[in-house]
Amino acid sequence: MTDVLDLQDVTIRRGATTILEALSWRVQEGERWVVLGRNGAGKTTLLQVASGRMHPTTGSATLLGSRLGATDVFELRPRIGLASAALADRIPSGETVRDVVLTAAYGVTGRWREEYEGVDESRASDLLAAFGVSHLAERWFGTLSEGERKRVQIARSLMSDPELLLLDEPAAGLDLGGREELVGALAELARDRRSPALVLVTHHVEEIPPGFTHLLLLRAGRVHAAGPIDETLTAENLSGTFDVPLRLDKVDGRWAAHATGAVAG
Ligand SMILES: Nc1ncnc2c1ncn2[C@@H]1O[C@H](COP(=O)(O)OP(=O)(O)OP(=O)(O)O)[C@@H](O)[C@H]1O
Repeated sequence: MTDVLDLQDVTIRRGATTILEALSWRVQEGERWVVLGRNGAGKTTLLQVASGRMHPTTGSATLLGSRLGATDVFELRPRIGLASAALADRIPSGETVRDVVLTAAYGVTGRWREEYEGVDESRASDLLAAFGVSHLAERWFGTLSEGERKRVQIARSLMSDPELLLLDEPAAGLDLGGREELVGALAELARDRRSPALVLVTHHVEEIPPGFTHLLLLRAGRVHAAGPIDETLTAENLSGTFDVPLRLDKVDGRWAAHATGAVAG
């Protein structure tokens, strides 16, 4: 299998702060990774490196076979999908949902002079349908609910047919029904062999969709544990990552965690 992402000894420093430290991580074609870690552990920073938006201070980052620093990131970026709250904030609220997805074919927001081809139009329609938001195609992005926005963002991040898709907390801010719909859509994406390699950053094991294969636990900018999810997602590893004694359960392919010291009632 081919490496989609290969980080070797990556350290990111900003002033006196070390955000990521000697981090090594490989993602291969077909893998579906979950990244978990406390607030401030470095998850978003890791996605910045993995998407070619941040260069390591030291160490090497090879994305889709091209080493950062020795490649044109503007050619690389369209091959890596990224959906994050920060990117969503840049989408003009007066843009139609169809155009939000369509413009991703050119890595821009705001429809302006681009000539779209029929093939792009039909791909955008297919993606809107796949994420259950076809009926919103002509609505302004700014008028959508949080759950609808998240699904449109993921559709957008798939528009350029990326080889790697990075999702930064896609379920944040969703109610229970919205979260479950999103988890279902991501489980379907994970199952589809045509899907790109996936990396999902989340805060909650309850949000891990069935079909995700690997787990990276990040603690204070370092890898606490990484590997196949069934071996790596243990109560001990999770407790060590979050510094809380946790009990972990798995029911019907889904995980749940709670503190062992919690008192009911
Ligand atoms: N430019 C910077 N200068 C100094 N510190 C920074 C800078 N950017 C990020 N940090 C710090 O690095 C740490 C990791 O940030 P990051 O956003 O990657 O964490 P995270 O795991 O995504 O957190 P959260 O779960 O809260 O979203 C945080 O403590 C943050 O304050």
